[in-house]
This record gives sequence, structure tokens and C-alpha cells, in this order.
Amino acid sequence: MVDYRPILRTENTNLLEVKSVTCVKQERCLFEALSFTLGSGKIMQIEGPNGAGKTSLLRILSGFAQPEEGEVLFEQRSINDYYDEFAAELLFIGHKTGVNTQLTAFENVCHWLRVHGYNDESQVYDLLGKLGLVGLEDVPVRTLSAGQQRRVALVRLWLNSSKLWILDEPFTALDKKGVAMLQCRFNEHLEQGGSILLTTHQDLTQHFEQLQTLVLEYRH
Ligand SMILES: Nc1ncnc2c1ncn2[C@@H]1O[C@H](COP(=O)(O)OP(=O)(O)OP(=O)(O)O)[C@@H](O)[C@H]1O
Repeated sequence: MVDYRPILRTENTNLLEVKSVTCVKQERCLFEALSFTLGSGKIMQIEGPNGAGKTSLLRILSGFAQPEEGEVLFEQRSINDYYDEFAAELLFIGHKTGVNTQLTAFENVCHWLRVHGYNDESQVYDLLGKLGLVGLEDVPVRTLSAGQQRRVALVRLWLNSSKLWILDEPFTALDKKGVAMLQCRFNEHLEQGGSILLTTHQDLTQHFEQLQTLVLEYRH
């Protein structure tokens, strides 16, 4: 595909460090004094029941929301103080996938390429084909099925060399083949020294040797 810069592996350092983070929504404390680290080449699954605060945590870790207390460090620097540098190393795909459903899959991918400063559109059809979208590249995304729309959103994982991927329910609506393809892509990213934080209700223990799990309880 496009010639992207390699991820530089940062040995023996924590890519992400969460220090005593507390989140309160609608006067309910979702989590309190939460601390953990995520190293280079590591994957962490955030689990918990509906409403426990998984998405809220991902939003704090991405810098889209501020915690009541605590801080988040990326490569040992506060993401608030160095947000631009952090953002350049972050790929966030949320519940709302960021796909423009009025545009075609091809147009969406070309847009993402341009945003990242790349103009080589020559292999976009190949990439969309790889993701099972053959023949669907030029129809508005809104006319695709939920799983096909998710596949369009996930194309960014094949176009991206950000160190940290934060993904909210990336497996939603994918069929078995789609799930397997995504797991394969995750492993490639980890092998290159990238890190992944994700929420999912899938059991990933069989698929990732060094899976870390963080369970958020529902707090009343
Ligand atoms: N912007 C907001 N304003 C007010 N309340 C919010 C906001 N965002 C989240 N909440 C509340 O925080 C709680 C946790 O929501 P969150 O989306 O983080 O949960 P979740 O664990 O991701 O749930 P699910 O598994 O259903 O996606 C919910 O009760 C929700 O109503």
C-alpha cells in the first residue's frame, strides 16, 4: 500500500500511563483512582457491563474528555501538555465510526489519505477489495450493511502507522471472517511495536498471547 513510516519501538517504556484517574458522570462515580500502564507492542481489553464507563474511559485516554482527577501520560508526557504530538500518534475509532455515509467507500478512504498528507490513491480499490468490499466501492456508504459500513471505517487500520490505537467496539457487526481479519491486523500492529486499547465483548484470550484485561464494574 502507501509507503508509511515504520513505528519506532520504544523498548522498556510505557507508551501510555494512566495515573489515578477518576470519572464522574451525572453525579455517579464511574471509576475512581484508576491507574495502569500499557507498553509498546501490548494490547489491553477493557471489559464491563453496559454503562460501566468503558467509552468514558476511552474518551479520557484519547484526550477528548477530562477526568475529574488524575492524568494520562503518553511516552511520559502529559497528553494535555503535548496534545498535538500525542494526537499525531493516536488513531481513535469510536462507536460513531467517522465514516461519511453520504460519500462512497472510495471517497471516504481518499479523504483519510489526503488528511494524512498522502496523494497516492492508486491502490485504494485493492485495499477495499481486501476488506471484502469488491463491487461496493462506488456506492454511498449509507446503502451498505452495518458490517460493510464497519469494514469501511476499519480501512483506516490498514492506512495508519500511529503508535496507539484506541478502538471502541471495533468488532461490532463484523462476521467471522471480518473478526479474523481484524485480529490478524491487530497482531501485525503489535509485532511492529504498536499498542492497542479496545473495548469488546468478544473473548480475545485465545488470539493474543499477552492480552491485558481491565474490568470496570458497574458502580451505583
Ligand atoms: N456526555 C455525557 N453526559 C452525561 N452522562 C454521560 C455522558 N457520557 C456518558 N454518560 C453516562 O456515563 C455512564 C457510562 O457511559 P459509557 O458510555 O462510558 O458506558 P459503557 O461502559 O461504554 O457502556 P456500553 O457498554 O453500553 O457502551 C452512562 O450511565 C452514561 O449515561
